[in-house]
Amino acid sequence: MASAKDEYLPLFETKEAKGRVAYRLLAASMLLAICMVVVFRVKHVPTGEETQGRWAWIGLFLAELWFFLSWILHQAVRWNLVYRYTFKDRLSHRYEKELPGVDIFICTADPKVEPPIMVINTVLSMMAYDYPPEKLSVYLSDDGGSQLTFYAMLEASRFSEYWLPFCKKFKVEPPSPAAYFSRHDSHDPLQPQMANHYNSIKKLYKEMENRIKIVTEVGRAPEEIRREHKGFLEWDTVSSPRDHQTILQIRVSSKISNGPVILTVDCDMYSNNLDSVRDALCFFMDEEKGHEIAFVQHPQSFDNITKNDLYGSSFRSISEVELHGVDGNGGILYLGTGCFHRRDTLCGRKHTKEYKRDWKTEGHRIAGESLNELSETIKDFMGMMYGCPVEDVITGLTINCRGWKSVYFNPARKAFLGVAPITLDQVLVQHKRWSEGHLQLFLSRYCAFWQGHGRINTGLQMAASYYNLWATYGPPTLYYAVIPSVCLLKGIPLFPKMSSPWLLPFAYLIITHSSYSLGEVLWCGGSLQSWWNDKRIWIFRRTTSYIFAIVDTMLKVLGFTKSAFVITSKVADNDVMQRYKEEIMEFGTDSPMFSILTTVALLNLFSLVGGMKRLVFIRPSIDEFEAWILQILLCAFVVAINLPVYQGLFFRKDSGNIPFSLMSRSIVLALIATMLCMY
Ligand SMILES: O=c1ccn([C@@H]2O[C@H](COP(=O)(O)OP(=O)(O)O[C@H]3O[C@H](CO)[C@@H](O)[C@H](O)[C@H]3O)[C@@H](O)[C@H]2O)c(=O)[nH]1
Repeated sequence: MASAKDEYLPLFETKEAKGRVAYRLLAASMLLAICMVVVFRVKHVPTGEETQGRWAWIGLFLAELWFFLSWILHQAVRWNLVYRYTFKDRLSHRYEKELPGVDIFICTADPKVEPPIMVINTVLSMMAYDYPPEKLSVYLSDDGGSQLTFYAMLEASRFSEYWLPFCKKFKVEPPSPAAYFSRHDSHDPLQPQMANHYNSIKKLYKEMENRIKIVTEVGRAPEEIRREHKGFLEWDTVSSPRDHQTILQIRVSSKISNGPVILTVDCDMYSNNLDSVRDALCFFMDEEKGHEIAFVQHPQSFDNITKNDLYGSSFRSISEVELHGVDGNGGILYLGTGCFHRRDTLCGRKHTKEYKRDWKTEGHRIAGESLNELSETIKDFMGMMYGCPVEDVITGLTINCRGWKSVYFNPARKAFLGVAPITLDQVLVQHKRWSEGHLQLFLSRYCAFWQGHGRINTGLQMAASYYNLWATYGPPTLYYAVIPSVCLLKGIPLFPKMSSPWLLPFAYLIITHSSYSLGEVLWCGGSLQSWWNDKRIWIFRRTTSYIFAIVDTMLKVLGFTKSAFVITSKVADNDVMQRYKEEIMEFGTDSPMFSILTTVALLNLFSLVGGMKRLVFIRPSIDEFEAWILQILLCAFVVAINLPVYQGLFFRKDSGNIPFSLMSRSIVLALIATMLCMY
């Protein structure tokens, strides 16, 4: 029985980050510098004959205005960082006997890019949570309706009889067999009584892995297994993976649960922390604040990030800083995976002051709620809001707008680890999908400013919109990467002279922004190189993914296309994987996105050469020299960022280089642009 004192101890606590005053002072000083840049642009618009220069100037000013607007929205994700801590011992002490049922939904869609062996590792890891097994149900939703995945699940259910007791007995972490065996081999200091079990379980796992790989290669389960399990008969009537009846197969538990808590995870995100379910319950079951919390979102973390995070896939600043700032506004974005939900909220329930769940007595029912009320709620079923590439974000925002709070929980030991994209093309396509989905959300009635008006606080509206508008930062970035360089060739200066006091706000913004972001990356455990890689990939995403996201959104609005979900591949061939490990950028295909990258890179290279020629051969006056220096530095920065592109174009012989067709096309395009500027 809980003591009276216990009742008053919270199950979680929230702490505000230190250094907020320092950050706010820095932000205020940057705002001042931004205002000075705006004044400079307005006061110095080129007048007279030079109309080309005037338009370039105005364009640059508009681009800067858009950056400043995004900077203002951005403050909502850094202004008030909060960190969450749970007290699982208090939870066990008070609720061990009344812990609620938890349903875990894992989704998969295509066994070619999401191998069944990976999927079942995720399933097995989820089954191993430190939680009463009769209260934990794991469901796999396979949109691809693959019998190969079904076969792998049968294998997994057999293997689980050995794996789960092993995990429970030795508190195995991570509880994904593949991840566990790849991190520990028999040379590791294992607990003495574990050594025997370890070897036999590993052998069983390897045998199962082998069988699944063979079946995946052959494309069909062995006949004796098909005869043994009537479930396979379902596939006899399937016409295609995209068009099939619902196939429902119950496995270990033999009944369908209806747990009040739901965890949604992607099929590549294995559980890395045995305590995550209990952590989440500390939020939902806290007597004081729990009844207003709808979902608990974990960061998306990955176990295949390279040493210097070649493609910036760890989203270090977003996970370790920004999302804590979003949480400081009373809500968090639902990211689709690694998120625990209160089932009611996914079913469309609005939050009311009276809502209180009595976890101790009512199991799946709400205190004071009649059966009729319950069925009304169910009629209003909302579930996931499909039809947009970021259905998860829309769903989360809508839940927040129904009066619920949501929290971001980022424990030191990450709760889930997934597979980050392995090639540049995948990175850009994934980001296009996200930014396109966010833009569609912003343009729809679910927009945070529209839907959230009077329902969520302004900070949360700004934070959500900051991400929703990602795609719109593309055109100004492309403009900044191209026009100043082109103007360098044409002899049109666009920045203040070195000796002008107007240079100060520009220099201040560049220096503070860069040092702050570098400091943050280092503080979050990154390296100088990973900071540079991160800068590069953001520029690549902005100049390609975002531009395509805008174009596709426009085509969709005009009714020419429909959104398609391109699944991120979780596999790659050996060469590609080896290059990824060595942090060599992977091009390899002739994609339209790469056309933009290579043309911009070459144009800047030509402009830098042209600009240097101007300084060295034409011997300008000191006045002219001063006028060019910032523009040349900008051009040099773009060239430095693009070094892997030049390597891919001219110096690499491997199959991950830039294909000849793409190289020739971009050289021709960049040369034409250069000629047009010079003559
Ligand atoms: O028609 C589909 C397409 C995808 N998926 C699954 O959705 C998950 C995410 O797909 P993935 O290609 O891995 O996309 P990511 O970009 O890695 O996913 C992130 O972004 C998505 C929104 O764009 C969210 O839904 C995901 O939860 C989030 O992890 C995977 O488990 C897929 O199997 C389906 O179940 N059905």
